[in-house]
Amino acid sequence: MTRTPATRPVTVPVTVRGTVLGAGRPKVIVPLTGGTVPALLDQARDVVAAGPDLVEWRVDHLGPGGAAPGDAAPADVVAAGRELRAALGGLPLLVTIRTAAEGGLAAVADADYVAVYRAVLEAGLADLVDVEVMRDEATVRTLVDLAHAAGALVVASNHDFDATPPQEEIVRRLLHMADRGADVLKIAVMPHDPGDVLALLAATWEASGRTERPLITMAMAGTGVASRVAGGAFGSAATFGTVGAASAPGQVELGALRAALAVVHPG
Ligand SMILES: O=C1C[C@@](O)(C(=O)O)C[C@@H](O)[C@@H]1O
Repeated sequence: MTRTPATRPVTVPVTVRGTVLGAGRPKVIVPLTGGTVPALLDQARDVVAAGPDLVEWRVDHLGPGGAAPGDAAPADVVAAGRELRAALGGLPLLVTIRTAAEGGLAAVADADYVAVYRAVLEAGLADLVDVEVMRDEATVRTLVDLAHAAGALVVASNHDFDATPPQEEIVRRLLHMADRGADVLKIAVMPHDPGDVLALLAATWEASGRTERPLITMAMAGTGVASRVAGGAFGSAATFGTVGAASAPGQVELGALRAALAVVHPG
C-alpha cells in the first residue's frame, strides 16, 4: 500500500503542437501500422478524420513492399514520413520503432535503430520519438541528445508482454526513464489478473508523486482495459486508442474511448 506523500510534485505538462500532455483529460494517441506507404496514407486519412489528439507512427510495421516489416532503410522511412507528415496536417506525431525485444516487428541492431531515428529527426518529421530505455545506455543517451537537438521530445518506453512487474519495479523503471533525460515516461505491462492491473495503477499513482514528468501507463489485453479508460485518474497523461488496426492488445476504439474518458473525467 502506497501512501500519498505530504507534498507531491505537480506534473509539469508538455505541449506538442498545442496538445497538452499532463494536464486536463488524458490525450488519445492513435497508432498507424501500415506496412506500405499507400496503406499508411490510407490509414492516416481515416485517423485524421476521426480527430485524435496525437498520432503514433509504428515505423517497425513498414517494410519494403510490406514484405519485411522493420527493415525499411532510413531514406525510405524519411520519404514515407514526409508524405505522412503532409497527410497529418497539424497533428502531433510520435515516431516509434518498436523492436522485437519489446513486442514490435523490428529486429534492429542499435546502430540501425539510431540511424533511422537520426534520419527522421534531422528531416524534422517527429514531434516526439519513442526510445526504449532498456537499450544500451550510450544508445539511449545519443537518441535523447539527437531528439532534443532537433526540438523533439523523448517518450521513453518499456514493455513487458509476458507479465506485470511488482509495483516498486514499475516505479523504478519509470523514474529511471526520467534519470535518462526523457520528457515523457511510458510503460506497458501484461496483466495476468486484476491484481496486476492494480499494481500498474498503484505504480502510476506513486510515480506521478515522485516525478514532475508526464507518465503514460497501461496494462494490456482484456484484463487491462480498465487501465486504458481510467488510468488518467491515477496519473496517466495519455491512452492509446484505435481507428482500425490496433498496435497492442486491449486498445479501445477511439469513439468508445473518448466516451469513457468523458465519464471518468467530466467537465
Ligand atoms: O508503447 C506503446 C503502448 C502500446 O503498447 C499499448 O499497449 O497501447 C501500443 C504501442 O503502439 C505504443 O508504442
